[in-house]
Amino acid sequence: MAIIEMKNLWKEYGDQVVLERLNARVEEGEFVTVVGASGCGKTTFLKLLLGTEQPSRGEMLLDGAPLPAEPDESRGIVFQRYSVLSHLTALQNVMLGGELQNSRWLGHCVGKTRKALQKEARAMLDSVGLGQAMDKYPHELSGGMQQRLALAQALIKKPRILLLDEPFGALDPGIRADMHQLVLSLWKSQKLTVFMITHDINEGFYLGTRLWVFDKPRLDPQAPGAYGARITYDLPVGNCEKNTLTRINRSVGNTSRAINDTL
Ligand SMILES: Nc1ncnc2c1ncn2[C@@H]1O[C@H](COP(=O)(O)OP(=O)(O)OP(=O)(O)O)[C@@H](O)[C@H]1O
Repeated sequence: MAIIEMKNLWKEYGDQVVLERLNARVEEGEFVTVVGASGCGKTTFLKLLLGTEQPSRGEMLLDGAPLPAEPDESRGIVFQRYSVLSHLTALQNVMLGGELQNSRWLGHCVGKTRKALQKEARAMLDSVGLGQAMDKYPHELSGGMQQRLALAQALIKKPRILLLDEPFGALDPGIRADMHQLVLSLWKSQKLTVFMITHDINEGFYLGTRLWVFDKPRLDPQAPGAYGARITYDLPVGNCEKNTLTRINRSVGNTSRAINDTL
């Protein structure tokens, strides 16, 4: 059974259709990278997967049942920035999810529960390469280290699905390459199913096992919100013809320009 399945999924905000007629099945363990014109609904799609937004029509299924209407520990998310809390140390940031889960009213744990949580958080920080920076605050960490911390925070609750919204967009190329290796190794070791948005189609091809292009096949300049984006390409990576990349770049570029012209 597919871990995620979309059946005729639509998302509208008032008169604006953002996503329309999405149909796809994703098996456990796939790494889906998502590219598309700016503003065409990629983050909205991740929010539907996370459960902070609900479909306007159609279904989003998790293990064949409607996806829970609120975020839970089955899905973890990392944004491009601001995923971590500035007033907590790296260790406290990673422990936070567990503390809130175990002690909803107090907001922090004590005794054995706290010790166990601390041990788990330390191991998670070690696994993302932050073993030496546990007591530092986010502003004392580099951009790459902050994203490592955000990954540790997202993974501490052992999600089956990891959602990444341009997590490396703000990083320098060298640091990005390190982060690619980290994400690939976490994906394999933790047997994750990953959905990752990127603006960089080469990154999408390099990291993913499957690449989705979100694009608007129909665009009315007089009514920019009339039509939504669809999955216009669904490519098993490593198995597509030579000119596909050029074609995707061209069509996404055209949509970007058209969306910007209508703003
Ligand atoms: N809560 C909301 N209420 C109303 N409109 C929204 C809301 N969230 C997103 N939108 C609109 O939905 C459209 C898609 O936004 P979204 O952030 O999903 O695009 P995106 O593809 O992720 O863009 P980018 O690549 O620039 O991050 C935009 O026109 C945006 O203004």
